Amino acid sequence: MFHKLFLSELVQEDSEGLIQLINPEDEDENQVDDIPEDVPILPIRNTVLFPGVVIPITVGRQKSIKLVKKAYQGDRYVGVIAQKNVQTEDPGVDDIYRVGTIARIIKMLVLPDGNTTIIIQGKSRFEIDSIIKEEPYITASVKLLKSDFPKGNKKEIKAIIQSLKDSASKILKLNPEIPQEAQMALDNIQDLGFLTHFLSSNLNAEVADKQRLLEINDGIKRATLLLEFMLKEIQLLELKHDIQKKVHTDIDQQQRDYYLRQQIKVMQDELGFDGPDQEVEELRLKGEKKNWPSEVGKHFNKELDKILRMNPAAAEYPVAMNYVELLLELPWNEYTKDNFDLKRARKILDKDHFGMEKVKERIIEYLAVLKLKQDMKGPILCLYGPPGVGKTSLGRSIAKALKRKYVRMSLGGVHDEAEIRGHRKTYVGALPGKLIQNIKKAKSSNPVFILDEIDKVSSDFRGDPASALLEVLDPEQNSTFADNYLELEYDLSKVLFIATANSLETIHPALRDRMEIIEISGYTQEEKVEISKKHLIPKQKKEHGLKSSDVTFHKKAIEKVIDGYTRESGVRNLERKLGSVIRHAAKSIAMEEEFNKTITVDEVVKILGAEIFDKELYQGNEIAGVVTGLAWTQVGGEILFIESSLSKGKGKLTLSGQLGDVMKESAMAAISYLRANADDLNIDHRAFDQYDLHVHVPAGAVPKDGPSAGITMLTSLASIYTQRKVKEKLAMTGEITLRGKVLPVGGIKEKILAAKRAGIKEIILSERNKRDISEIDEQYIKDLKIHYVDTVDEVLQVALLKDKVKGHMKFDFTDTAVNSNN
Ligand SMILES: Nc1ncnc2c1ncn2[C@@H]1O[C@H](COP(=O)(O)OP(=O)(O)OP(=O)(O)O)[C@@H](O)[C@H]1O
Repeated sequence: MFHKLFLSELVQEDSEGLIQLINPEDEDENQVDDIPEDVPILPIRNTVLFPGVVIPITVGRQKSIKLVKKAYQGDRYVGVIAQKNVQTEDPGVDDIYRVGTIARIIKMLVLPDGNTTIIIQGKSRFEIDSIIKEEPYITASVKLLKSDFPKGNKKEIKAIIQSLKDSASKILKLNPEIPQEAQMALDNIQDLGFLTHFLSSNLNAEVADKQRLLEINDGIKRATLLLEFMLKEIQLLELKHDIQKKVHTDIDQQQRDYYLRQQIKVMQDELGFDGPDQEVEELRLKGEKKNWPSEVGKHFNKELDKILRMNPAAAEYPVAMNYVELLLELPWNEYTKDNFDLKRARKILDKDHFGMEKVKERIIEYLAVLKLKQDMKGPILCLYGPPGVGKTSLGRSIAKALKRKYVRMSLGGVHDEAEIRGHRKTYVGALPGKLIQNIKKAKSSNPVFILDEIDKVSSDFRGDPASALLEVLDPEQNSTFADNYLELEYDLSKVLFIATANSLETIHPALRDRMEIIEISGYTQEEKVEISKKHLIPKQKKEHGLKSSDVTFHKKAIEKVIDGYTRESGVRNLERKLGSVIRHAAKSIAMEEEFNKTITVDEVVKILGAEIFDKELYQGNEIAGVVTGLAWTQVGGEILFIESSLSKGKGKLTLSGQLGDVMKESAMAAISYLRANADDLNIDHRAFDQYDLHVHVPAGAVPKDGPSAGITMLTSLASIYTQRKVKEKLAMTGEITLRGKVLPVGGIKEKILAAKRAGIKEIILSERNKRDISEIDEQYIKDLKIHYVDTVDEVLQVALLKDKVKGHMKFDFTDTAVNSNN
């Protein structure tokens, strides 16, 4: 609003002094008497002329030039009407509105370039009555229109005037480019009619809207509509203003950031720091030296470009920096050269680990295949066995043998896929997955990578880490491993993965399929002594800064540590306990105390305190129904006792000691077998119905399950129903079928070792477990007598003695029989 007109007015005023605000009192639009009835009609394009208002118009159309020239020479009156469409070049009668304003040409200027400008002043609104002629220009007979503006000092009028002026002032303020004179002109206007026309003329509105204003006869209505238009304009201007302000403040912020960056730079220069630009360029140079795939290089440089555009104080800056640094630190196609000298490899394995001949052999075989095939697309090795038997350290030896880098990632308790695959960078504090982190640590693209405790991976709502691992271990897929953080594919196909596990059951079946399982079983006491002498004690001495001659162990002392202070298949606790003893010696040496250089049994007891474990000892065969079984647990073998007892009743069976379902089924199978063969065993049938049977397996707090207690259970029941003694120092393990067959069971080596520890002399095993025994070093089983059996009959023949136990129970069927028959 305003500015177009005012600007042109000012220009005119400055150069020509032509324009002045007409005193509206003199220009009452209703007081025009000398206006002729027939007037030439001058169509105008962009605006609407209102009575009282003075505007300059440039006349370009030949028709119009002719018209104004003629009029200027005559009474100077023209009927000015807006054309409906700005585009129309030669508007006819239908192209113009019907209502316009009679104007007087105040001045006509013909410029040197031929353009004609007229200054006109609106006089009175009119309506075309009829067209007299259309050529050479439209001439019409017109009817003047009266505006109904109430005169005087009425409150209502005052209020409207004030509202119009306030709104106009607001518009002026929001339009700082409008000259201040406009406000002054506004202040001078007192007449509502003129004010309405003046503001309508200057209103920043469509021609059609202005025309609407012009056509309203009722002055108050006209003013009200004008006010409405003005308020709309105010809203629009305020909105525009806000947006501009925001843009301005953003620019301010940018300037502040720039300033801040400059400050940081100056400070860094003073302190001798490199600015971010320089830092980025250095990273770029480092990047050029990387042997990475070209798309990684491109991605890297793009990220650096992004960083250059960032404000170092912004939160995303360190995130972006960390990311490019990861890209740089990751080894891309950086391989160590393999050493496939298998003899040397064997030597290293032998040097680091005592025993485990079979395992070492299989590892060497595995390496031999790798050597011949020259690629890693073989099955993944999985070392499986109880804790502390050297699975992890064997992995390390393999790396050493191959001259590869070694990294280890523990999967115990991993249940979030993101731990393996990483988080997307957009997360706050996102990191790459453990796999990529470890590769970074390895600094080579082909390390030996230990996946420790692969059996402890679980899955929950946060995704399935096992499936991510599947991808890692699949030679077909792992050349394009996708980490969420890295956003780039990484080639894991040259990595030698070795998994370790304590139990096979809990490994995801699909994962298990991909792996070649190598079992590492526990160690015998003799092996543990050797491992202690050759590895654990020298290692501990070294760690405590002792020379090998500073302290020596008596063999019996080592055995004492093994039997009295550890109960395990592996040697982890043993190593710890030996460490304690050696630490004690180290302390004495350091404090120059007297001490015994040879560690004896007494010394061990003195240093380690009272024995923690009693040997699980064989408990004799004086009670009917007590039989020694052999069990396998995750920490190795154990002996267990099955106890049965009978009491008068109705043939009820109770099982206690936290037995699993499979063990319960073994008990049922044993009873069924005994019932079927009662005659052969001289058992009175009534005993099954008139006595309640209770089977208990101590230690009650430890859950027990598995079918391997079958023959033990059966022997216990046979003993209680016959009251016969069980052979002394005998233990057994084997599954039974209802038809009396004995099936082989697992964990034989661990069980044999446990039996030996407990002082057992004879063992009953299924015939088909013979091959497991053949894998055990003969010297460890030479003093054990092993009975291999096929059927339950054979078990009982070996296990049950002819004699009854001392003070054996006498069955009494009379009362109960009578009772039960009632
Ligand atoms: N046969 C062995 N000869 C020499 N040292 C051994 C032998 N077995 C185990 N060790 C030593 O015992 C310690 C424990 O072994 P390690 O940590 O490898 O056990 P692990 O089987 O991986 O156990 P976990 O299943 O708990 O991870 C190591 O210091 C290792 O060197």
